[in-house]
Amino acid sequence: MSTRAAMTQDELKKLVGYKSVDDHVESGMVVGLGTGSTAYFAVERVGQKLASGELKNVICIPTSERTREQAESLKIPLCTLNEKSELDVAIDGADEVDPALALVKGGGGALLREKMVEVMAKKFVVIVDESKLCKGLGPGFPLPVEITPFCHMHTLRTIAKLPALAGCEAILRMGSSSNNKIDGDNIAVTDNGNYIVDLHFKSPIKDPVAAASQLKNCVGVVDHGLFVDMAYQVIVAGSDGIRVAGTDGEKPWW
Ligand SMILES: O=C(CO)[C@H](O)[C@H](O)COP(=O)(O)O
Repeated sequence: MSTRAAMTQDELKKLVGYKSVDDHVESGMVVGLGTGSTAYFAVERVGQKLASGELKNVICIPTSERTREQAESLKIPLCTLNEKSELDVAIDGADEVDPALALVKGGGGALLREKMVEVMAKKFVVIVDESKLCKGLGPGFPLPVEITPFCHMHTLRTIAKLPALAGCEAILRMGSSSNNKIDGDNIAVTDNGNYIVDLHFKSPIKDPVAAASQLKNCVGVVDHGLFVDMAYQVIVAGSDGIRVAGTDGEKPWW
């Protein structure tokens, strides 16, 4: 019989957040800092290690205004992709992870900056608790799509008709359902001044690569929350402890 008390979801998030930094961040690195309640702990750990002197000369690129504020409060040196385009590592959470390590991201509305930063990292390390693991992307968490405010309802309808997204229900994100800012009509507004459409699926997206490509080709879409072929490693915390999938880790087991 296990004597270990069950950990809360926050404790699991802290475990993977801290491990990602302990395993992957070294002095002198350029580091992408993700957004969300799991990435929060990775940012906290970077701040702790810089303050104690265990890490030196680390410069970080935040993926949202929220993360920038947290990092600044911890005195973490920051820059943008304008100053440094090559990152040693980026660390972020995810909303869903499938066995091919494809992700749904953007629950917090930061998907555009996350993708811009994370695609430039030599290693993109994903940190999740086991509730995020899924057999197929889609039904467990709505897929966010960032769109321009101009004629947003037209873009929403166009997205809902894309063949690779057949059967989805497209819902414009309102202010109360995210951490984003809110405009006069109560619509959620991203850090980039755009809107978000959340795509709700009853069954898994059959071909995430086709879905990603069709979304990207849709005029009015800025970017989407499908992160395919980007994760180097996924660090998972669950009732059995921490397991690592991907490069330098196990084959995905879920
Ligand atoms: O993509 C994201 C924000 O845009 C987050 O990484 C994702 O929503 C997971 O967040 P959390 O760790 O709070 O569950």
